[in-house]
Amino acid sequence: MVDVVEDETAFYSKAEQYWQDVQPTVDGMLGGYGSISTVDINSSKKFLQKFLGEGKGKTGTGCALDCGAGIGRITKRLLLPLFRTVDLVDVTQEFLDKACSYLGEEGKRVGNFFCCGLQDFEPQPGRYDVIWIQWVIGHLTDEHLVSFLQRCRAGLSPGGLIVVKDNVAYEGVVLDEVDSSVCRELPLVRELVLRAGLQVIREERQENFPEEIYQVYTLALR
Ligand SMILES: C[S@@+](CC[C@H](N)C(=O)[O-])C[C@H]1O[C@@H](n2cnc3c(N)ncnc32)[C@H](O)[C@@H]1O
Repeated sequence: MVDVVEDETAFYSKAEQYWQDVQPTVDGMLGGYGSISTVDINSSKKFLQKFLGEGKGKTGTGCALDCGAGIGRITKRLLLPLFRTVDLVDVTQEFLDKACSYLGEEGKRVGNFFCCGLQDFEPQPGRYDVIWIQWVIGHLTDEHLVSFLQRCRAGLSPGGLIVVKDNVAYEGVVLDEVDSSVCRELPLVRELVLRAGLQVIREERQENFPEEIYQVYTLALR
């Protein structure tokens, strides 16, 4: 990764610029693959429900955080139906503005809209049952990803869970010059998770996505 991102400041500012020019729609969030949203959400729901409930080792349903939330695609169809309150964080203000109307009536249960880069964001300690991080880790450098995951760990309530769902490279680290992101191989993602003091407690490969896109993995961390 060190070799791939040469200028950290430019890496972040180019990404911000890229997202400012993207339409605030589901298709925009998914790079033109809006049609995979339902398959994605349904698999995520199955994955997450394995952990939710009451009792020892179970994850509560009080408050969730959607990281790199965009217009709230995941908040609307996955998190608001399962959690009492959801907070959103994203670096693009226009997407968060759109979320207010996109989420509709249920959006009244959003606690906070935070406009902030994840590299600078500090989740409130102990607040969250679930911290969902999807299709955004590639916008963070290795060091920032590790420190962000550490802050997320501190943001969990007892029994809380972090979920990372993202593209995975077949080998090494692949730079995308267009949106200024990286795609990491799975062993590297696991290594960064461990460096953050977290463990992978479940890992699944997403099925039924188009063949031409990256493989996508969902990792539950504690
Ligand atoms: C591919 S979209 C995914 C949106 C959402 N997670 C979803 O799956 O529908 C990436 C999102 O990450 C946001 N983003 C990019 N860089 C970021 C950063 N450094 N910190 C926080 N959000 C960022 C973009 O504004 C955009 O909303």
